[in-house]
Amino acid sequence: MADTTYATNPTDPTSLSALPQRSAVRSLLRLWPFVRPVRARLFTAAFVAVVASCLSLVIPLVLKWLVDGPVAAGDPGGVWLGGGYLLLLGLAEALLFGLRRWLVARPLSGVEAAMRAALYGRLQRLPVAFHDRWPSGQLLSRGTTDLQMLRMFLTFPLTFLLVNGVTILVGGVILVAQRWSLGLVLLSPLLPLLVLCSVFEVKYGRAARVVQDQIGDLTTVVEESVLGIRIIKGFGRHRSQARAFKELTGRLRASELRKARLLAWIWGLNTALPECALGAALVLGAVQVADGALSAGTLVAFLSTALALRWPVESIGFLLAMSNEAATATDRYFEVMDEPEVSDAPAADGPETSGPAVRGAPPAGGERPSGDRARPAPGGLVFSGVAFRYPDAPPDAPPTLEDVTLHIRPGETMALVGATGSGKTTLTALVPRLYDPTAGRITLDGRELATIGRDEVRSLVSVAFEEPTLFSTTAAENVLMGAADAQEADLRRALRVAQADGFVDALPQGGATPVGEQGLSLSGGQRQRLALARAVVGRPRFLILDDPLSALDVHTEALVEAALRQVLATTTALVVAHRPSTVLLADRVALLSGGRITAVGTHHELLRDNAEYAALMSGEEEAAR
Ligand SMILES: Nc1ncnc2c1ncn2[C@@H]1O[C@H](COP(=O)(O)OP(=O)(O)OP(=O)(O)O)[C@@H](O)[C@H]1O
Repeated sequence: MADTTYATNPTDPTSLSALPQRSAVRSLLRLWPFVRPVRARLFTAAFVAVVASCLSLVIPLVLKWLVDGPVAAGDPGGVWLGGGYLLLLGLAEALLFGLRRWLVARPLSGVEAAMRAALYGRLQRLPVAFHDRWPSGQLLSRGTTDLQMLRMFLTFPLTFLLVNGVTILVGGVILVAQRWSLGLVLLSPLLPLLVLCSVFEVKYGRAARVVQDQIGDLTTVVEESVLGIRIIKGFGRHRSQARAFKELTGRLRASELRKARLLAWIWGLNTALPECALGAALVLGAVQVADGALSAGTLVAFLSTALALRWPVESIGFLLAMSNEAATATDRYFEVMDEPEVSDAPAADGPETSGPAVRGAPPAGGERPSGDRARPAPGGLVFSGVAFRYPDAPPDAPPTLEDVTLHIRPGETMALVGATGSGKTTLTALVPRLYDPTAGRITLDGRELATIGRDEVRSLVSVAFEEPTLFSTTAAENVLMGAADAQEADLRRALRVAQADGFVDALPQGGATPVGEQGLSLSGGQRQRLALARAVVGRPRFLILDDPLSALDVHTEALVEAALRQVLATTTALVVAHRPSTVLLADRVALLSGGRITAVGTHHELLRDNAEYAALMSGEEEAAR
């Protein structure tokens, strides 16, 4: 096995080159709908912070009064009074900054929670095709680190860019008013700094995007490694896996260092240039005091004001950096939020629908077999001229399904047989509308599938996939997920049908036993039986089973089959089957070959008349004999 290497997929929807570059301000303005409900608090907090910061500029004026007045006159009472004023000003500043924190802390964590809930809701509604395309780590990092960055931005940089701006402006006016020549010397670095900051913003924005995408890739790798730990250990791949992981973290580190270098560069300039100007003003001021052209108090006040402006100027670099990271996080968040979601409502005018049925997307076309609309569709499950192509399939690849026409009569069980990769799972995924056909139509008891809302479709159709996915909750809750209103009696019946009652009752807390992440504390066969129970718990009108017995031992398979026969007798079912024992559950068999249904008949008819079918079944047949 070759060493695993991780690289950002060039067709990855999140890759940087595929994305339009927006200005940071335009990106951040998109947060307004989430911030709007807390705007009053946010504006009040910003106002309080501006007042607090401006208070700090009053301190040098008190100092000037103190030096030129009581200190010069040798008045101890005046000095104590001045000290008292300074103390009060300092206290007021601290209290106001504290009040600001208190005002924003709760509402902003609410904004973060609302954005997270909106993202989660959107992820639930987005079509399966979206999840096929997007790596899970990229979604996870958007819901965690990106949202944390946004909360940080709303808490600090958003307010302090304003506060610092106002403070620099007011401080600048005070400086110029005190001594315009010294003021101009001190403010001279402002213009070059503004230019440097705008260059920095562009460069840092790009670097931040790379880092945040790499964090997404890293999250994907960590998630895969944790979920696939058995394979990694089983194949002794932990060393090569660790090497590949190290390579990825190395790349992330290099990108982080680039960010740090940019930050150091702007921080250095933001500190050095004002310090040089301050030094020049100090020398100039001292000369003027020596010449008697300037009072010592004015120079002290001037220098204290300049020192009070030091932090607002120095911090602009990292506030801009945080704002850029927040703008990137906003872009990444809205890349998901802007994806067209699946409409749960029935289509107004029937299908001819596109790949994943998406709100606002035009139909991708596809011919409906002529005359279909005029003729009332028969009962059961009917595929008429159905074609399907995965949205991310290469344009020159043939469609996965082409002109599939098949009628499963009401109450009938149809087995679907075909070589691996022939499109069986794809065909079954069309019935619960995980994807919509690119052409043709599907009807359920005469009703066109695309005209039935997704919620209703999912109450009519139940599915058990080949890969039995369970959730980290109890065994019973995993089964009850199959029907909204199922009772204890339904649960018992479903467990019995799936031959799962025995092992579930034997669990330490019976059905109330947690099954672990993805149900991994259970065996493959146990998971499959719970998934089967979940499919049948709601007594669905239509049942879709994708090779539901593949992980069972021969004895359990026979028991599950016997119970399934009873369920299948009351539903219309499509069962993907790889072996004769499963095929024999069905009334008839359809053979899927090259994306088309090439033969339909009973198992024995097809065995006799169809060489491909006979070949597919032969290995198992011999084993069974
Ligand atoms: N999400 C997807 N995006 C693009 N192509 C896909 C996707 N899922 C499946 N395919 C392709 O569609 C084809 C049919 O796959 P499908 O899973 O339906 O086959 P199958 O008959 O169920 O196979 P098996 O018997 O091995 O389970 C395969 O060529 C597969 O590579």
